[in-house]
Amino acid sequence: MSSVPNVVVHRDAEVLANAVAARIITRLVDAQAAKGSAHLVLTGGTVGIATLAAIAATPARDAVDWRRLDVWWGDERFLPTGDPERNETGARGALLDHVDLDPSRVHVMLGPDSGLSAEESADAYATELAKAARPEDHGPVPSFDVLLLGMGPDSHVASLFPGMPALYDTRPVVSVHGSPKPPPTRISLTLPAIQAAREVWVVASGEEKAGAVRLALADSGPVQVPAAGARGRSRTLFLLDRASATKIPPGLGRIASP
Ligand SMILES: O=C(O)[C@H](O)[C@@H](O)[C@H](O)[C@H](O)COP(=O)(O)O
Repeated sequence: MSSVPNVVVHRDAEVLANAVAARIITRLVDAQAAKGSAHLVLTGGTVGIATLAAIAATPARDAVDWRRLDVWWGDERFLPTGDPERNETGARGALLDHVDLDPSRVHVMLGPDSGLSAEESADAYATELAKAARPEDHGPVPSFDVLLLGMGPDSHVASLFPGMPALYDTRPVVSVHGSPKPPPTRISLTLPAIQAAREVWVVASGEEKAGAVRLALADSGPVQVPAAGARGRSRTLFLLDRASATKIPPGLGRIASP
């Protein structure tokens, strides 16, 4: 069962990143209070990284027990550790290196320096996800408390690009070759893994995303509009700025920032 998206529209990209940061902190604190731990899936992209930097910059970050947080990625560029283009590198610089995480709970998607091929790296990630899944979870991945997704102007999320084979794959993690967004080789969660999350938050800013937002909120097919498949089991949020919300049907978006 997937949830109908709720839309919240913020004034601009800066307010959006700070508002998503505050929302993440609150969600993680609540999850840890309820369950003793939490699972957070990160995304690459400008809004994704800006959100992490906003978390790092707020004193409220200390309300999160970082030692009891499992950090995952929705996708990763298949590049060596430390490469500036890796989503992991951006996340570490923006937040992860500034909080007291348990390194064993930071689950990176391995790059070529591991000696693994992209396919083997995807399989290794699937194994790590399965190990973290519990009987009450919905399948071979944990019930992620928050799964963040940036979205491209073509409505791709993670590294799931319109019409590409990964959108037909039923495995939880796949390698992607020929990505239209460089670099060409990536590792990505698939829609079944994304849809196992308790909450899926799609974050987007800028006029160039407005068309994709409209399609993603409509009943579009997820093969042509991958963001239309970005739905959480209990909650789906589209967290936007005004520029990316210009084409959504009236009545859907709530302007959260005056
Ligand atoms: O590895 C990646 O490139 C991201 O995971 C990708 O899915 C990104 O989130 C979107 O392309 C949005 O990126 P922007 O916010 O920079 O437009």
